Amino acid sequence: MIELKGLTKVYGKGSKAATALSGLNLSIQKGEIFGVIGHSGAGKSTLIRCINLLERPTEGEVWVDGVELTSLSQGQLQERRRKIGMIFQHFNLLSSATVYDNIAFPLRLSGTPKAQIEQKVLGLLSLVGLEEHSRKYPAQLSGGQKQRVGVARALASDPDVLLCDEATSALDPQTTDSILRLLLDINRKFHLTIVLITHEMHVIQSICDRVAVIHGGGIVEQGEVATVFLKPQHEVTKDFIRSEHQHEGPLRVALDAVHGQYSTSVKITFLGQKTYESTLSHVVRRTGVDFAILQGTISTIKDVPYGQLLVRFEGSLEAVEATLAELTAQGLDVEVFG
Ligand SMILES: Nc1ncnc2c1ncn2[C@@H]1O[C@H](COP(=O)(O)OP(=O)(O)OP(=O)(O)O)[C@@H](O)[C@H]1O
Repeated sequence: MIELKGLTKVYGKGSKAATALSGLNLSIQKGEIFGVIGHSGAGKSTLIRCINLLERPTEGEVWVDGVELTSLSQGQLQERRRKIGMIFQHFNLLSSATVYDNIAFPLRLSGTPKAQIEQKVLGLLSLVGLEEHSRKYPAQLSGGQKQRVGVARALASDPDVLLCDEATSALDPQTTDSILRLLLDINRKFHLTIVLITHEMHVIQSICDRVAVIHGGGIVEQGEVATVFLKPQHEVTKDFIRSEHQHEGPLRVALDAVHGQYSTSVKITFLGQKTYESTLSHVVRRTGVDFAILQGTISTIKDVPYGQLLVRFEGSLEAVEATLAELTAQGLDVEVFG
C-alpha cells in the first residue's frame, strides 16, 4: 500500500544543512495500523509528512497504492492527496468555523453538492460521537472532541490512508485511549490503512499491528508489535520499553540479593492463551524448585494478552536447569538474567 524507497530529506543547504532522513526504506501493508516510534528529532514528523508530500524528499520514491507521488504534477498530486487523510497533534481546525463547517470544508473544496455534503457530515458526526456539538466552534470543545473533529474531517473524502502525526500527544491518558479506540474502530470498519507516529510505547502497544523504530533518520528495528515489544534488539527500542517499567529500583535490589543455595533469575514471557495457563506451577511442582516473583506484568498488545514474569528459581543446579528446559519446551520464552 505504501512503499518508501531510499527516502532522504535534507533541510537547508551548505553549512546549515540538516539531514532528517537518510536512505530510509519502509513498506506498509493495506489495512494495517503501522506505528513509527522515535525520540525527539529522530525524523518521525518528516517521515510522515513525506508520505503525502507535505514535505518533499530530497531523494527517493514515495509509492502509495501503486502510484509514485514525487513524479506527479501538482494537479495529479492534489487529486491523490484526497485519498490520504491526515490528523495533527494540535488538530489544525479552522477556529472561525463550526464543527459542521470544519468537517464539510474538504467536501466544499472539491465541489460536492450541498445535499451530499449534509448527508456525509451527519454520518461522520455520528461516527465520531459529536452529533450534539455540530454548531459549536473549536474553542468550545475539549481536546478529545477537537481531535474527533479532526478525524471526521480527515475521513470526509473517503481516504484509503490515514496519517496520524502525534495525534494523541496533546491529550490526557483517558482521552488518548478514547481516540485510539476510535482509530481502531475506523480501521476495522473501513479497512483503512493507518500510519501513526508517536514517542509513546503505550500508543503502539494499544492499536498497532506492526511498528518501526526510527533513530537518526533511519529505521533501526521493525516487525510485529509483540515481537519488537517483547524481544527488543536495538538499544533505542530497549530504552522505550525500559521507560514503561516503573520498579527498576526495587528490582535491582532483588536481583543483587545474595542467596544460600543455587539460584538464577529468569524473565519468562507468556503470549496469547498461555498467559492464563498454569504452566509455571505445573513445571515447578514436577521439578521441585522454589521460586520468588521479583516483577510481573500482565497486559495486552492490541487485543492479544501477554505476561512477563521475572522470577528467581532456587534449588539444585539440575532441578533449575530442568525447570528452564521444561518451560521452554512448553512454548514459553525464557531469558536468564544471572
Ligand atoms: N524545517 C526544518 N528546517 C531545518 N531542520 C529541520 C526542519 N524540520 C526538521 N528539521 C530537523 O530534522 C530532524 C528531524 O526532525 P523531525 O521533526 O522530523 O523529528 P521528530 O522525530 O518528529 O521530532 P519531534 O518528536 O521533536 O517532533 C531534526 O534534527 C530537526 O531539527
